[in-house]
This record gives sequence, C-alpha cells and structure tokens, in this order.
Amino acid sequence: MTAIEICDVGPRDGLQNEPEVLAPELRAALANRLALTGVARVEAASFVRDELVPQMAGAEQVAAALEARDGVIFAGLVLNRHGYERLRATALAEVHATFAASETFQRRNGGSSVAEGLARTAAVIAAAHADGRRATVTISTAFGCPFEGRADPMQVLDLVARCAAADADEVVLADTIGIAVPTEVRRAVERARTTRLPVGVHLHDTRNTAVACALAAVEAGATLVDASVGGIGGCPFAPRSTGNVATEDVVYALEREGVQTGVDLDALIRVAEWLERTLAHPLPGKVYRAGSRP
Ligand SMILES: CC(C)C(=O)C(=O)O
Repeated sequence: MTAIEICDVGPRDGLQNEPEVLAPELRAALANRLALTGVARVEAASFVRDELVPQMAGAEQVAAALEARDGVIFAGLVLNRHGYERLRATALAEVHATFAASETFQRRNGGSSVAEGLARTAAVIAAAHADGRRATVTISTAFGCPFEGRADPMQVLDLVARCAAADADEVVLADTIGIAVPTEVRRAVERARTTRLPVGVHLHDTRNTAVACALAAVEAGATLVDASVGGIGGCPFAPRSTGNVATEDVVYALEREGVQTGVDLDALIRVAEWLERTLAHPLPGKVYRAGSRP
C-alpha cells in the first residue's frame, strides 16, 4: 500500500482568507486539534507583514501556543530572510519558503521578480539548514496565474531544478488558482521527480478538480499533499480564488483508493465541525457534512 503525508495548511492558507481575524490563541487551537488527527504536518503560521495579511498577525504567538506531539511537524511559511529570522526564534521544525512561477504574481505577492524570489528562497534554505531545520519550497502559480494565464511547464521544471540545486529538502507545486486538471498534475509531478527531490502538491478546489488532481499526483509519485480542513482558504492576492481542497475530502478519496495517510478521518471531521462553529459559517468541504460512511 502506498503511504503519503498530509500537510494541513488550514491555520495558514485557510484562515488567511477568512473575513474574521482569529486571535493567535484560536489559530494555535486549530493547529493543535489538527495535530491530534494523525496528519503528518501542520502549516501553523505565516511570517509575513501584518499590514499585508492581518489574519496572520502574531505568528510568534501562534508558534508559542503549539503543543509538541510525536510524529507531527509544525511548519511556518516565509517569503524571505526577514520572515525566516522571525521563524528562527520559534520552535517550528520546518520552514516553507515560497515564491511564484509567474512574474506578475511574484511582483504582487512577493514584491520581487521570480529570479529574486528564487534567490531569497535559496538564502532561506541555507539559513534553515544551518539551524538544523528542514526547508520545503512551495512554487505558487505552478499551473497558472490569474494575470498571466497558464504556466509554462518547462519553466516550472527549471524552477524545480533550481530549488534542487539550492538544496531544498522538498518541492511543492501549488495550483494557487485551482486551474489544473489531473493529466497536467500527473505530468508536472513526473517531471519534477526527475530532479530527485521529493515532490508534493498544494491544491485549490476552485474548479472542482482538486481531489482528482490529488489522486493523479499520488499516482505519479507525489509524497505530500497540502490540504485545508473544511476546505477553507483562498489567496488575498488572487482575484476570485477559493479554498484549498478539503483535507477530509482528500483523505477519504485517498484511503478508499488504498493510499495510507495516517489520518483518523472521523477525528478530522470533528475538527471541521469545530471550525464551522468557530467561524460561524458552513465550510466548503463535502465529506465533513456527509460523514465518513452512510
Ligand atoms: C503562497 C502559496 C504557498 C499558496 O498558498 C498558494 O500558492 O496557494
């Protein structure tokens, strides 16, 4: 049986698009609940400027309120060395450095060119390794950009190769605007694996293709799937973007297809129910409403 890792990005990518700003303690409570469900990793915080993403303010307080648990890695997202310096002062074991494949998106989201985003990422990887931390690189808009359209698969492969040359521990291909279909994802994962880096995918369900894309990615050898409990999320810098694929929807499909995720689906559904009460609105995910079985 294949086994893969699930990274729940709900406390970061999910909550960053909620109209209500949750206090750091509540965001940490979500991460701690997720850590009890068997997910391998939780992306708990984002070390970005408060004025750009107010929902992520107080990342240090989130990190301080996390409860360490065997077998679960808590990670934080950064865009540059400044973000990494903030993360460095915390106990987070893994950094997720990110830049975009598209020039326009990288300019809006990261304030730089793609080349500069890559250089910043390389600097984060070096600093993280010097501190004994794992460094994953997430390439956003790896399938398409809201401003430039479809991504060039060969340009994305070149970026993956550059991440490998910069000694990344893993690369994650992000479908920021939920535009990909399974065949594209399968080919992108296969190409990225030629660099010998472990490859993950980060999927948004904007066009209802994300669960199928996750299955295709795993068939192609992806070892990590990012997803968000309840399917919350979006991107403050991508017009009309919607949530990440719901973690419980992906776990249901993968497990039924014989892929081990290590996640207790019923426990995860209880977290989605708690989140629905906390946010006081229904979440986009399907399985938490339908239940894990008839
Ligand atoms: C910023 C990145 C990591 C992201 O969340 C996305 O591309 O969806």
